[in-house]
Amino acid sequence: MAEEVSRIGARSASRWKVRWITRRNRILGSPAFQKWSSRVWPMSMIARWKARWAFDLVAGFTYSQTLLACVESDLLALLSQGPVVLTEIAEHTGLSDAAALRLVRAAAAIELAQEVAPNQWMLGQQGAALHTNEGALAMVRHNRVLYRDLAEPLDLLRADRGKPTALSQFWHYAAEGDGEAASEYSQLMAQSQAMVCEQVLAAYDFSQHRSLLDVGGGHGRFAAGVVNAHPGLRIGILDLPPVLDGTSAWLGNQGLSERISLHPGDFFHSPLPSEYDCISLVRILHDHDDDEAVKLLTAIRKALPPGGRLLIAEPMADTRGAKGMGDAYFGLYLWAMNSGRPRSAEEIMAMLSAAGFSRSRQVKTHQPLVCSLIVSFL
Ligand SMILES: CC(C)=CCC/C(C)=C/CC/C(C)=C/C=C/C(C)=C/C=C/C=C(C)/C=C/C=C(C)/C=C/C=C(C)/C=C/CC(C)(C)O
Ligand SMILES: C[S@@+](CC[C@H](N)C(=O)[O-])C[C@H]1O[C@@H](n2cnc3c(N)ncnc32)[C@H](O)[C@@H]1O
Repeated sequence: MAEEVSRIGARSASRWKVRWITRRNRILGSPAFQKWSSRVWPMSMIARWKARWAFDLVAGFTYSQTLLACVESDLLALLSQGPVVLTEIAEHTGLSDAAALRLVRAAAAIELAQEVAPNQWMLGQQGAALHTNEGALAMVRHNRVLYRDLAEPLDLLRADRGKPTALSQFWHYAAEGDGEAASEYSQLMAQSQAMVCEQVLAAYDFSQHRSLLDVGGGHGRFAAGVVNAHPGLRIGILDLPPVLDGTSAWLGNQGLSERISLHPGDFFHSPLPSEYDCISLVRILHDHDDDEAVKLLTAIRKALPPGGRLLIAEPMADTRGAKGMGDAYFGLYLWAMNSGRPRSAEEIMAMLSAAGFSRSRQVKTHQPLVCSLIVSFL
């Protein structure tokens, strides 16, 4: 952590900027200005939008928990068969009629459900998009571990980093080699991998390579996605031995054992295989503090042959249109996990340069909220 803080450079903001922001904030905080602007068009439109956003910040947890209740009770699946009536909802969710009505109305208010006629319920627009997204649904369930730690956010931030948290225990058991825990977390990662893989495949042409090593490749969903799209590519996965036990079983079920090689190992303590001309790090770098991250990038640079490339795919901080995803969601998630931080593309590219890569560039993805992509050259 110390290295993260020591990397922050200090530069004075210009005096006009500080003066302007001070004045702006004084105006925005003034009850008289808020009252005036809410009555005068077009300020009233901005005022309503800002007020709604402020309310969402205050109430966000109730929205998340409404979603969790819809997912856990299988309400979204029921609504997808709709229209359904309240008694069906109550029966399906195991709730009383009154509780089921409270839940479905809450869901309708945040577009998870929709009342299409009196007492006729279907999926709403957000419900429709989420209901088919297995990865997002897995994360909705998993977030309860994070929310346990965030129930007292200042306690979490004040505690020494390294003190066990619900989330750090979840990851720790897996990393320590407990096969069952490794399997639980690898499955969570596997469930949410499809949306990441789709983004990377759409953004990057793997056919320019002969081989790909997916470092920290977990249960192999990314490797399988790439090999299915590019059958000529020779593919390997490197991960911890207990994780690769699950990978081997899954690849066997998919008939992919012959096409994907497994390299059991610890990427911090054993040299990486050097027979691949492309290496990928998918949702790996942000898990590690700065010194470790540079160490891993350096090890990869050494393993790549001349002309080799490194791909880094993960959600990044400072993403336009999705800033909350970076420093708010993943910032606190990785704090609770006791390791790593979300980094902006610029910060990652600076690290790549420190690790000896000659140049890097960001490649656009369709949904940067799911992942951004950096390609780095030796
Ligand atoms: C037809 C009509 C009415 C209008 C058309 C308007 C229109 C164009 C609508 C768009 C419809 C559309 C295509 C919607 C698409 C929606 C999508 C793609 C939604 C995707 C949502 C994705 C979500 C919510 C993803 C959430 C992911 C999370 C929370 C991931 C968490 C990951 C974690 C915690 C990873 C941990 C790993 C670690 C430890 C950090 O390494
Ligand atoms: C967040 S998961 C990402 C998995 C996969 N790339 C994905 O996106 O679904 C991190 C992966 O890195 C692996 N990992 C963590 N530390 C490792 C280490 N020291 N050596 C090798 N693999 C490691 C974990 O076992 C896990 O599979």
